Amino acid sequence: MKILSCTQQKQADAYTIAQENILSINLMEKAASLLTDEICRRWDKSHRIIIFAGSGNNGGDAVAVARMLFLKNYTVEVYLFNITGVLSDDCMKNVQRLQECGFPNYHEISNSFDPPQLTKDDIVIDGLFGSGLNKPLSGGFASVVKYINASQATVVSIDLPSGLMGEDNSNNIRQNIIRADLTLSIQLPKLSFLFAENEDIVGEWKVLDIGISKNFIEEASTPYFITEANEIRQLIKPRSRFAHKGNFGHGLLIAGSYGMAGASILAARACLRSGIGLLTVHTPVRNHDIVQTSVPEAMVQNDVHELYFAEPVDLDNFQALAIGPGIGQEEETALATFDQLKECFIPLVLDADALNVFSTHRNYLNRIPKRTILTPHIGELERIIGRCNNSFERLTKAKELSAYLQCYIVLKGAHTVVITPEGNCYFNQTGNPGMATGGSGDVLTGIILALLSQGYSQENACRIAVYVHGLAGDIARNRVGEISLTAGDIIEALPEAWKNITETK
Ligand SMILES: NC(=O)C1=CN([C@@H]2O[C@H](COP(=O)(O)OP(=O)(O)OC[C@H]3O[C@@H](n4cnc5c(N)ncnc54)[C@H](O)[C@@H]3O)[C@@H](O)[C@H]2O)[C@@H](O)CC1
Ligand SMILES: Nc1ncnc2c1ncn2[C@@H]1O[C@H](COP(=O)(O)OP(=O)(O)O)[C@@H](O)[C@H]1O
Ligand SMILES: [K+]
Repeated sequence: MKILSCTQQKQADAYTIAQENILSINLMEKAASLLTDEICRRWDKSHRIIIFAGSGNNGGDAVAVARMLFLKNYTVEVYLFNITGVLSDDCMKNVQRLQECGFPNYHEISNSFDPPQLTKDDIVIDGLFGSGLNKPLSGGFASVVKYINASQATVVSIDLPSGLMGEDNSNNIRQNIIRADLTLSIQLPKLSFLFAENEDIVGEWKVLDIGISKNFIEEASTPYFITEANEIRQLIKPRSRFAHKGNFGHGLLIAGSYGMAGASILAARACLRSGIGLLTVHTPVRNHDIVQTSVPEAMVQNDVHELYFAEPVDLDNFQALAIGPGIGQEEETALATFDQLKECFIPLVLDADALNVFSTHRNYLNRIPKRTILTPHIGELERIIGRCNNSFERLTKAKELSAYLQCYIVLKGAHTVVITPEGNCYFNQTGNPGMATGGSGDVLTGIILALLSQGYSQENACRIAVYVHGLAGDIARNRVGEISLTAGDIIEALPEAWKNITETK
């Protein structure tokens, strides 16, 4: 699914109206009818509905919802803020329609606003500003926002919480943005919904398909996408009936150090559960027995060092390489990692400490082979690129790094994003907070290694792995709950996740 900018959303509305022979007022009516259905499904008539509308089309949507709810016998009050004395055409038409049906509780505010008492049972519909917001809210609007936010009422925002920009909120004023419990987004989600710091502002969000031109959306160019199950399903290659293990590649995992054998075991197990033909784990001498016993399906190759990775490996017999889980931060390990990069002509994943080494050796960044996959969490990324003030800035800088290195970056988090060297960003929707536990990232590295070994392109390996990793996390949550979930549970759920995504739906 694409994510378009607010400007593109406006163009999409205009294109739909012009090309698909639909009047703008009817498009608004469709939006309002879906919004009303959603509200009625969640709240019955015992709740008072207080609607705050602005002078633009977001306000128009809100006023149309007021009429629809009123005609369904809900108790509705409307406060329309018409400070400039100018309403958009469709907003004005909806005010007329509201009055024509004998609506009693309409208040138009041009200067002073006497706010109603809001209680915890009230439902506030926020239709002050939508995609037309052009600067942070201030003055009277900021006061209205603060008053709504201070109330106990449940807040439903139309399209996006008033005051929130669709993409970049770096210069926004957080106190002056509505904090919604539910955001009903028109046609497509907004980029800012996917950022952790906006969780309390956006609340739960849902997209309503009002019938904006599919042609326009298909043609529109955007770097931002949300990956959907059917896309992943189509990327997975079927296995030939005559397949043998040689068809699915031999991967090498350089992982573990003394005291962190677990990371190598988790990554290896996940890798073996994700279709690899053969797996070799390269690990220090002291970890040999534990890896051998814990993952009997894998071959174990000893490093020269007793305790950590200290010497690069000959890669002639491998189709893909992952370095990092649990390798630790010894200087010798860092040097072995850099040497390994020089010799690496096969698809490569760098994770965890194999990324941390670059924070202290930035001049070695240029040694990373093109098309390598880097899998940092926020902390690991910022050790390389420096502290960022917000998610948009972090995403922008990660895109720059990806383009500069010509590498793939899998920036891990609640909505893990796969960033390609061409600048595309694929956000993930699977996964849950139960996965915020040590070792979950090692599992992801193992899955990516398995896919690279099987010949998947870097981009597809990242997108499939991230999706399936989250899906397995969701299955594990159903089994054990978020609190008890461990990285091992994600691995145990991988078979069901792979079955789910490969079975034809
Ligand atoms: N026909 C259409 O175009 C459709 C529009 N829709 C709705 O229309 C919304 C977009 O409508 P508009 O483009 O009218 O934009 P908005 O309703 O978001 O607001 C636009 C008005 O607010 C003013 N404004 C912007 N920032 C401000 C600020 N910081 N302080 C004070 N005033 C400010 C603008 O000058 C303009 O007058 C969408 O979010 C969606 O809810 C939907 O009904 C779908 C159909
Ligand atoms: N709230 C969340 N929702 C979805 N996925 C999450 C959440 N928290 C963590 N994850 C996933 O769990 C993994 C954690 O990886 P990482 O931070 O590298 O852990 P570790 O280093 O302990 O293995 C990432 O893939 C991340 O996307
Ligand atoms: K709004």
